[in-house]
Amino acid sequence: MTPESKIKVGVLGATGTVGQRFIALLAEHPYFVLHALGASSRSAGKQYPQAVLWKQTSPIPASVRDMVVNECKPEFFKECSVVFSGLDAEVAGDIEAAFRSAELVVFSNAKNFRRDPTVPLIVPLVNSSHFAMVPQQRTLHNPPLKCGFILTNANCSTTGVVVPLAALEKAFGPLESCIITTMQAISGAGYPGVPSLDIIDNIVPYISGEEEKMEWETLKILGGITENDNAEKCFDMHSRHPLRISASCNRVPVVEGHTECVSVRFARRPPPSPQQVREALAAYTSDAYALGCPSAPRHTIFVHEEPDRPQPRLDRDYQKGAGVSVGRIRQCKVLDIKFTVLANNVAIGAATSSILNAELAVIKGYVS
Ligand SMILES: NC(=O)C1=CN([C@@H]2O[C@H](COP(=O)(O)OP(=O)(O)OC[C@H]3O[C@@H](n4cnc5c(N)ncnc54)[C@H](OP(=O)(O)O)[C@@H]3O)[C@@H](O)[C@H]2O)C=CC1
Ligand SMILES: N[C@@H](CC(=O)OP(=O)(O)O)C(=O)O
Repeated sequence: MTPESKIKVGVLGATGTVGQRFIALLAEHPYFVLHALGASSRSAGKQYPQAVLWKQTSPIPASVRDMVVNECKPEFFKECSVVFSGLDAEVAGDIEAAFRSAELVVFSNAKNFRRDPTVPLIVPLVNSSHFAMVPQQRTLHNPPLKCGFILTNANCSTTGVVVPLAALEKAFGPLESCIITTMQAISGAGYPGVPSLDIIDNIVPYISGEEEKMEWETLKILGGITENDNAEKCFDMHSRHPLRISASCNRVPVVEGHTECVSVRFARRPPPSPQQVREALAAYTSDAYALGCPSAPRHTIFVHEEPDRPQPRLDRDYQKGAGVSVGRIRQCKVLDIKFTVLANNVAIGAATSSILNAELAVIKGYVS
């Protein structure tokens, strides 16, 4: 695209942890140009550098230094076709719905619409086929929409685990059960997040709502969607996935990168060997990469051979955090196979997923 033909986009929640990532990633993007920023009334009216506590390793991009933060109202984003939302879930629901009604396309990180049967929940390295639900969402909206829709990405821990699960199902058929234990970074709780006195020298074995989200979202993502020619009567296009899944979530003193220990049982007997699993994971390619999304990682899953990897500090920035790392693939004496996953919670677990979804939307013709 030429600079003039790039799609004008806005960021909602532009001052937050995820919002800052959006700004860093969108500062130089081949399809999109940053045009408007939104946050709470505490930030509105201020120039971006005065409104934000910038916590990225790169400086605030020159293109946003003079931009003034607006309230998150569609009237301030009239010239944009797309908004990326890193809004606090307390407010994301009403604000994102208002932007959709105003015919904008909303790519959201917040949990509010993930369970809505008409809203695609897409991990771009896994289920880009769920874009097929967009026309139905537009039709069922009152009044029907021509351009607007909401599309969410998943919870950051869900995102990390569904990538290898999808690769295993593609190679070896359905999974029967899955047990996951997470070790989640502090940045997952936003800024300032977990108090330092709670997390230094400690592990907190509870993250509110996280286990339920992982268990529910995984099934929506891995379940297929069915063709639906009667949207008025049957508006849930999702098929139920039979996987039994149990998650235990923990907060650990790591700044960035969620680590997850995963055990799986396959429906197929005998199950694949650890070596077959290694080869299948390394060979897995996402639609996002195959279709040419500029932000897609070359290696959807990087398979580590070393016995002590992946590790968050060493592996979270590989491929700019856009892929997933898997290691320690071995036999499980209770289920079939166990392994360790690392996903960068603020990159592929959040902003990078939304941007990849937007790139897919452009390539598939849902945004212009
Ligand atoms: N951090 C992570 O790893 C992940 C986060 N998410 C989700 O992404 C979203 C953002 O998370 P995160 O960046 O961590 O959160 P932060 O708390 O860091 O940022 C929240 C943002 O929302 C804005 N905001 C708060 N209240 C309002 C309001 N009333 N009106 C408009 N804007 C408001 C804030 O603006 P202001 O500065 O003006 O207060 C800020 O820009 C959440 O829904 C979260 O659950 C999803 C996956 C991973
Ligand atoms: N709950 C995640 C981050 C998050 O905000 O998740 P969600 O978008 O599902 O609310 C964490 O604490 O690491």
